[in-house]
Amino acid sequence: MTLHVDGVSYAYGAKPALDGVGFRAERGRFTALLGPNGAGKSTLFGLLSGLLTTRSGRIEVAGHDMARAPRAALAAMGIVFQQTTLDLDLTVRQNLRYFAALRGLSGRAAGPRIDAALERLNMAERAGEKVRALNGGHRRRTEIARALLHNPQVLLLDEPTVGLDAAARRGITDHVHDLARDGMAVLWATHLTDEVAADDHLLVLHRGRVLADGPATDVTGNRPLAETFLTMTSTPA
Ligand SMILES: Nc1ncnc2c1ncn2[C@@H]1O[C@H](COP(=O)(O)OP(=O)(O)OP(=O)(O)O)[C@@H](O)[C@H]1O
Repeated sequence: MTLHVDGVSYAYGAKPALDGVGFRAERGRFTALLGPNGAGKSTLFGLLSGLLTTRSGRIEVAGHDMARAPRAALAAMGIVFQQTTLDLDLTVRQNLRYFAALRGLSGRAAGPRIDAALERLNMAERAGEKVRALNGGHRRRTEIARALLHNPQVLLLDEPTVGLDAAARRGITDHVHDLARDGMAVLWATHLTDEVAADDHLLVLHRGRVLADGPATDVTGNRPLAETFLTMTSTPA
């Protein structure tokens, strides 16, 4: 079960933001979508999450066409946006409970799912704490746990480590790699080359186009990724 994107284009008025973007994010794989500022990552996430729509191209999630069956497509996805959307005055558990209700999960069904999701992100001990009292890394973990509640097959994360220190960044990156190892299709947008592991699948997006698509080691050859990325994105697309 995967995310398929084919020939997707999008423009803000006359200004193109995505130009014929196509790729696959497969089950059990961590797919890193690496692009500098303005590459089109947020626009792509807007289309994948149904906030934006386009007539050019096709997005399919776990076999459901985003244009024809958006509810089924969205139900198969967990999404972590760049900006946090937690209620700071609720506890971790209350935030998850609220979201579970929005997703149509009854209290009885939600409880075990919440416990499992918090456990998975090493957040079980903090379930009763107010989000306001958590550091940035733990807030992010809470958001990722929340995105897993409805057992999605595809997990999308838009620059989820923005504003975190190095240790928290590493923790979150490692946790999400584990989720991919456990069988999820993960699409992780970033502009930071050190978040990409050698065995990740790598997409390089620049000026709305996919410039590279393959195992990270194939894309970089023997060179450091940071160097490859700078070379690719410093020349006009
Ligand atoms: N609402 C908008 N109206 C007009 N142009 C926009 C709008 N949102 C984004 N753009 C433009 O579309 C292009 C892609 O932007 P997008 O935000 O998708 O890139 P990004 O890779 O997410 O960048 P960042 O890392 O800075 O968020 C950029 O040239 C940007 O200026």
